[in-house]
Amino acid sequence: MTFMTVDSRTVSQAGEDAMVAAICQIIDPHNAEHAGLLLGPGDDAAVLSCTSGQPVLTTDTLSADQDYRRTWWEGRPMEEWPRDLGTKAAAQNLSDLNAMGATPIALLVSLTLPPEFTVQWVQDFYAGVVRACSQPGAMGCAVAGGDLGSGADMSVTITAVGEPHQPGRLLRRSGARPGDILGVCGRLGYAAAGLALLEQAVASADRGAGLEVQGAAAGLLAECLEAQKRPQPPLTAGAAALRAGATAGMDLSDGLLRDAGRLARASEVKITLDEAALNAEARSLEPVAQHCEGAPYSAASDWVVSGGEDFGLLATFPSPAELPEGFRIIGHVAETAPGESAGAVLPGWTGAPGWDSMRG
Ligand SMILES: Nc1ncnc2c1ncn2[C@@H]1O[C@H](COP(=O)(O)OP(=O)(O)OP(=O)(O)O)[C@@H](O)[C@H]1O
Ligand SMILES: Cc1ncc(C[n+]2csc(CCOP(=O)(O)O)c2C)c(N)n1
Ligand SMILES: [Mg+2]
Repeated sequence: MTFMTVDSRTVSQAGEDAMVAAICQIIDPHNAEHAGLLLGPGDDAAVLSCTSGQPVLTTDTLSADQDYRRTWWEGRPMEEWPRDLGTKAAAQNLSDLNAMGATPIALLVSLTLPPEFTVQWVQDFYAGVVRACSQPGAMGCAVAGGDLGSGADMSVTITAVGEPHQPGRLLRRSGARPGDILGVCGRLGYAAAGLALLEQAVASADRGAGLEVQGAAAGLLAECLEAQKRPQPPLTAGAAALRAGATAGMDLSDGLLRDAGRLARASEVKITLDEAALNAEARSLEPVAQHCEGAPYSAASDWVVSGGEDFGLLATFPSPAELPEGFRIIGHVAETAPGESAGAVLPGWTGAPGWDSMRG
């Protein structure tokens, strides 16, 4: 057994070449199992074997105070913050490939780091990336390379490359047809509930102390915190949806109502979300809402309908259809009435539709 020693040099003391070597210590053992990675870190670019000839590409960034706050990990073991960030940065990209019906092959990781960050921080971050690539649905995903830079604020950008599970068949936003049913796989509202808990803890005088909950709600609160800090998208759901004949799909990053509206507009249809189904989902989060001081009684519904970052899979299926395991019905698709615009509605809903990355 080998023991890794803690490397407390700062990244500026270590320098770029030593940093790449430190990163490779973490990712090489993981990459060794990936035959699709013909050439990994060390050259000017990586080389992948892409047998379908149809690479699928996506990219996403995490920024401080937009996507997370350093203070959320105050009082936690030191490695948790970088490890969780690595997992979240990778997961949000893997989720987009899943939503296309693609299997991930490789990630490129670009890090801008303040000079005082330690080598250990970076290694823990990559351990988090590797953790996300060790989940069912992502096990074929290597870490092919990236870029390192220094800057006043930390920022993480990951680019993911995948291949369609079935060459020529992708899960697009544009294929939903009138008469289809709308299904979802993965939790709804948990990440937003976690965000509310974390933001409440930041605002309170005793920071994280309010999160040390005992009793019946403890497990649920812990799940919500995890959903926000280190999400685990259902990465086998895209392939399952395609196998079941899904007509359209996308992942849920900006809130159910906003994202369903995008799918509806791309498909030129009307999607009606099922109030009773979503109320039932909201009820399961009420113990968390009760834990959020000053939260309006409707907070749990807000999380379910418009909370983002759940990274579940939304998909439409011809009716009647047997939904794949893990999916449940939350709405239906219809033609737009004459003069009506395509979009998604939730009858009676007057709250926000979701998150806008340009407005917050
Ligand atoms: N800066 C950009 N230049 C070109 N295309 C972009 C740019 N930003 C977004 N797009 C494209 O717009 C589409 C929607 O982007 P968006 O980031 O909302 O998708 P997403 O990755 O599913 O969302 P999220 O970032 O919430 O995960 C994608 O096809 C994306 O490639
Ligand atoms: C500090 C802090 N404030 C707010 C949020 C919520 N949030 C950030 S990005 C996003 C949607 C996806 O974004 P994008 O489309 O840019 O990928 C949501 C709901 C957070 N996680 N942390
Ligand atoms: Mg997406």
